[in-house]
Amino acid sequence: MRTLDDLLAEGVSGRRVLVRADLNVPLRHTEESVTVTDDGRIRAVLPTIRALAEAGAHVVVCSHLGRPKGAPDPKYSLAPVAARFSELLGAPVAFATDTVGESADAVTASLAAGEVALLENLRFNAGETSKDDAQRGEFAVKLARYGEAYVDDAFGAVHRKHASVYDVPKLLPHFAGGLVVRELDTLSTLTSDPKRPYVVVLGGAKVSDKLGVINNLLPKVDALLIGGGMCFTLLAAQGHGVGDSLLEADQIDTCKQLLAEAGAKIVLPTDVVVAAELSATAETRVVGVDAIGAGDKGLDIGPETARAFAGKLAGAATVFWNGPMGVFEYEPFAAGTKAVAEAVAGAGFSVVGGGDSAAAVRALGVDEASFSHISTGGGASLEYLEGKTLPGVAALEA
Ligand SMILES: Nc1ncnc2c1ncn2[C@@H]1O[C@H](COP(=O)(O)OP(=O)(O)O)[C@@H](O)[C@H]1O
Ligand SMILES: O=C(OP(=O)(O)O)[C@H](O)COP(=O)(O)O
Repeated sequence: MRTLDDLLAEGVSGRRVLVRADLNVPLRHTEESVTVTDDGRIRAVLPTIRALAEAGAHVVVCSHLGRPKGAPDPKYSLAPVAARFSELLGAPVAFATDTVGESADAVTASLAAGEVALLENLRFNAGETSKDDAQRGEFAVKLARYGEAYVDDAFGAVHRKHASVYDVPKLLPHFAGGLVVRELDTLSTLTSDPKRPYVVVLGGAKVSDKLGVINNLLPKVDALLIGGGMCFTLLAAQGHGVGDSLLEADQIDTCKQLLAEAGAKIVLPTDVVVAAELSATAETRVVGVDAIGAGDKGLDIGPETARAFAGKLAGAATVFWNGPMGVFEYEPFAAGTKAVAEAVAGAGFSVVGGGDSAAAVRALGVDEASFSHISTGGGASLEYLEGKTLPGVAALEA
């Protein structure tokens, strides 16, 4: 795989370089403004952007944000991200209000050497995520016009077979950015010969993405602790009522089979924090998992579960954690995530991965330095640990 260093050695002065970044950061929308609530992913890609700009490249950055449905949707605009990006870079970031249209053409054409532009959300275009190779390919051709070379530093998206990570590198000389190289180096230590006990903690909200991961991880780990929105489909498979909690009803049978095969390796919550609604002032109750009421939403693991998870983690030599244990963004549902974050940080070799998980560590005031590695990718790390070929990595290697 050729890297950013190889590209810099070739020389980029006066050349247009298209950089795929993962600027999918959490935002807070109020009536007056939209702000970035955690800028970790922007900071993570700055060294690559700076290196290219300082070497005299015309730097065109592209990224997705959230999951819009293949058409422009102002809620998912990267404009607020461009503003924060510019502050952190300490230089202007020219923002194109479309991804491959008139605005992008004009903004990229007027970039001087050493200047940086950001294109609007890739996922405003159906071609970006299409399963149809031709449709993706067509969009990739339009995007590739903005670079003479392509750098992928979007580690959080390398597990996606999307135009900007999978098809564009087929069209341009392609290089892995410093972040992608560092992430893969660190994660490889978890797959080669992890010190045992090796414990994985899973949570978060991308339930359908991550249920499939469990099966592949089970043979590799000593224990799998599951909280967050993830756990309710498994609890339902055990026969518990889960009220109004996140549930993938069509996955219940798969989960039954999984639980039967996993035995004691899968550890599920014994209690949860529930509320009738998700809000910062919600009235909460702690209930056993056999007592979740019909109108209850399970929004955090309970204190007994947090203690049990911390106990398992205290004895672990290697830990990988992805996905908050609850809706940590609201104070009444943050305690489980904080307890788990602190317990993970205490393990011998500890890796936390995922945009929201990394944001949770910072928001809850857990010392970042106490983790061995904080990865910018949750799903990407998990698929790597499963042993899957990541489309974005395969494209860089080709
Ligand atoms: N019980 C729950 N119900 C609904 N959402 C949850 C629950 N627990 C955690 N979440 C949400 O999961 C989100 C993060 O999920 P995910 O994107 O899978 O994690 P990551 O970005 O770290 O990979 C957070 O915004 C959090 O509020
Ligand atoms: O946030 C991301 O992944 P993560 O939540 O697994 O860390 C990446 O930006 C990928 O986003 P996607 O899962 O919508 O493709």
